Amino acid sequence: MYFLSRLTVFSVTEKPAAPPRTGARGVQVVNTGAEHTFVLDEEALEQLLLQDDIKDRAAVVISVAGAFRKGKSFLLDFFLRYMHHKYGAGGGGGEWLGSEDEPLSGFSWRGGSERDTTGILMWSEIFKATLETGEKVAIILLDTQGAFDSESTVRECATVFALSTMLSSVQIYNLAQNIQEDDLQHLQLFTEYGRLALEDGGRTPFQRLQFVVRDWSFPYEAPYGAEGGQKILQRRLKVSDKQHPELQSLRKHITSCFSEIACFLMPHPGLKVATSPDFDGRLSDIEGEFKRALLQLVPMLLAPHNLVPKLINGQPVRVKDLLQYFRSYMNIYRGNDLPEPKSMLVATAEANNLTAVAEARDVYTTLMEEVCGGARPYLQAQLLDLEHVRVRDKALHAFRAKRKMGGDEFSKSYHDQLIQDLEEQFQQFRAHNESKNIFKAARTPSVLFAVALAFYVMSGVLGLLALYPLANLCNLVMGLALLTLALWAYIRYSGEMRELGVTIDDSASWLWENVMKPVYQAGIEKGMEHAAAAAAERALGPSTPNANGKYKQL
Ligand SMILES: Nc1nc2c(ncn2[C@@H]2O[C@H](COP(=O)(O)OP(=O)(O)OP(=O)(O)O)[C@@H](O)[C@H]2O)c(=O)[nH]1
Ligand SMILES: [Mg+2]
Repeated sequence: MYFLSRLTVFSVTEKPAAPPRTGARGVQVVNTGAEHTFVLDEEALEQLLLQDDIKDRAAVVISVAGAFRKGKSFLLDFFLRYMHHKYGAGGGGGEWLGSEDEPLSGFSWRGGSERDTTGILMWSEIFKATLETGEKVAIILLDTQGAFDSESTVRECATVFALSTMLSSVQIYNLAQNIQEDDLQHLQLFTEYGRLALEDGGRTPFQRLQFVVRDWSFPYEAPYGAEGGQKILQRRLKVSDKQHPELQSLRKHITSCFSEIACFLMPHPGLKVATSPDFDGRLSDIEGEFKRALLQLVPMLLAPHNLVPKLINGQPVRVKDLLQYFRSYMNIYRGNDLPEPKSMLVATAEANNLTAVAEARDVYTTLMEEVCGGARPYLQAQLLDLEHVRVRDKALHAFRAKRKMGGDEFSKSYHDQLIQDLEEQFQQFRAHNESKNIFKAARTPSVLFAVALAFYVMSGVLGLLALYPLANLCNLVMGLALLTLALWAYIRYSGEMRELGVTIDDSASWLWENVMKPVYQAGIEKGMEHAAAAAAERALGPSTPNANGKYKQL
């Protein structure tokens, strides 16, 4: 598909800048790429937008978007008929809808249940028009890939819809039969995806939104056309205090995104259009009611006094500027900055799992606070480890017990993440617990004091032996140790020079671990040996000398 569209584009770039009407076609400007991505065909776009006669005109961009297989391309081809008639060589007199037996051509459309249009297509003829104000504009038509076909991800559907909404001045939201709540929900999701990319500029981000409801079957409730459409739209977008806040916020969101919203109710075009495999679009096969509706709808959007020039940040956009906007917007959607739009189930399952993770984390924190929180005294390290395992199991049980959408497989990654989080939290509890061990806290001053004391004694002994240089050296070390002790106390008290404090602590720990502890342990072992020997002696009853110097049995 991608290669095919590349070929199409190649043949277009071969053509002269202003293609004659006969060779006009829908040019694939956004292609579907590998792994559900979209690729901009800049070369094709340049060929279309940089034509000398239109590049400096203000752009009017009309796009049709909505679910797949709902007659979007078909409708656009009637737009083309109008455009050729009104803005083409003919000059606009007489009947624009065409003759009864002329097959409908233009953007590719067809019957059947499988999707047809992919990516975004731009009509190769860009029509010139003059507004009532005298401003000269160029009209660009965009056809878009239908949403919700079985090959596209939610992200793809959202991207196409958002891109076409961002780039158009009139976005036509093509719906079948009615405006349903899920249609509004999708509109909200897709426009939010667009608004996110635009980085809120404080203005209404998009211009005109035109709902077109196809196959409207209740003309007795609301008549076909714009008036009936307005009636239905008002009902659907009405915000009232009685509504659930969720429904209210959806409606507020949609109305805040567009500067103008309208709706048009189209009648059913007849069974031939909907079901005949041989239908080629000729008017004779289409119901009169549908044709009458077209005669109202199309000029309502495309007549010179109804054209809406494209504005971005309140500024008119020239045709050549659109090229840069296409590039920038495509880049935003290609990057990883935007969150991934999800299907409703995935988003809900994610929210469920995240809530369960948060609750489990709370269980862990609360129980561990009881064991070794701020006000609790120091707990022996091994006991703390055991408590951690017990509390962690409780927290994991709380996570598993919570009902979540998405199933076990979905929640596995959250489960794993939770275990990792709890381990990290445990490290913090452990460090906090260690800091409560006053013996560890007193290690540095004890070591420094012991060093000072040892060197004081040594200097005394060396002085007795008249080894004065060595004695002086010992005095010096003692002085240094005392100075360091004073410095350490100052650092602890004032909180200044903390790096130096850490170095002193580390050095004291090193001295303790490598010098003092081995000596101390050796001493303890000696003492233990001695005590054990004495105890053994007492147990086995060795004799102790009596007053006569003789040993007496105890
Ligand atoms: N019921 C009904 N069918 C229509 C209407 N308009 C067009 N069709 C038929 O719908 C079929 C699909 O038309 P397309 O224009 O290709 O539809 P599309 O929305 O562009 O489809 P994708 O490109 O696949 O997204 C054709 O067989 C048309 O004859 C309409 O208003 N009502
Ligand atoms: Mg189509």
